[in-house]
Amino acid sequence: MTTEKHDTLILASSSPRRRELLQALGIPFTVMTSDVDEMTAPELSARQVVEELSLRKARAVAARLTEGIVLGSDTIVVLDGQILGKPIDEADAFRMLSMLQGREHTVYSGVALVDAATGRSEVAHSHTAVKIRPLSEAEIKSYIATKEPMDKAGSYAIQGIGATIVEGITGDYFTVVGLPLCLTSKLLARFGMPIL
Ligand SMILES: Cc1cn([C@H]2C[C@H](O)[C@@H](COP(=O)(O)OP(=O)(O)OP(=O)(O)O)O2)c(=O)[nH]c1=O
Repeated sequence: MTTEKHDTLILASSSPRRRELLQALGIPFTVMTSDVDEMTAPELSARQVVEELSLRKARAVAARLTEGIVLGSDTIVVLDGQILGKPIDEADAFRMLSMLQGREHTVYSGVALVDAATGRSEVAHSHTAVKIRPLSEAEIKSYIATKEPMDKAGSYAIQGIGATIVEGITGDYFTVVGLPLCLTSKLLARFGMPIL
């Protein structure tokens, strides 16, 4: 019997955070980007939105390949049932941080794997509660001036200067940064790519 080589892993993401997090698992992968990003579907729950977007990102890249396991992911911030994605400008970042300050919200991250050769797919999500400390207008403006909030869901980065505004979390840290690693490793194992 011949032993086949593992499929190549392809990360369907332009996010430097996702690249760094996946690198931490120690498996080789290549990066390809897709155009899929936001979607407006008020009838979908937060869980459905991140799972659907993760799948769309993975499928868009898988469609350009004949083989390989493609990983797509998506992250959103949810407060009072309202989805906060990436800010469109500084005023939008100010609006989001004003809403989030002094309160707890939930971050949802989806992970999808698609086998480009067969079309087989699996998708899952995880969520983490995050408490942001009370912030003055001056503090919010000062944080936005660092530019860090501008490409992050909810307009903050827990892994950066944003760590100084996070009072605590309940759940998986990596779900907040943008790629739930425990969940990702479980899905990879199901596609014959165990990490351990
Ligand atoms: C809440 C939070 C989000 N984020 C980031 C993770 C994601 O990159 C981004 C959410 O946007 P996404 O649309 O999930 O991802 P992306 O557009 O950056 O990358 P791609 O679609 O190509 O995979 O917010 C942080 O880096 N830190 C945080 O604390």
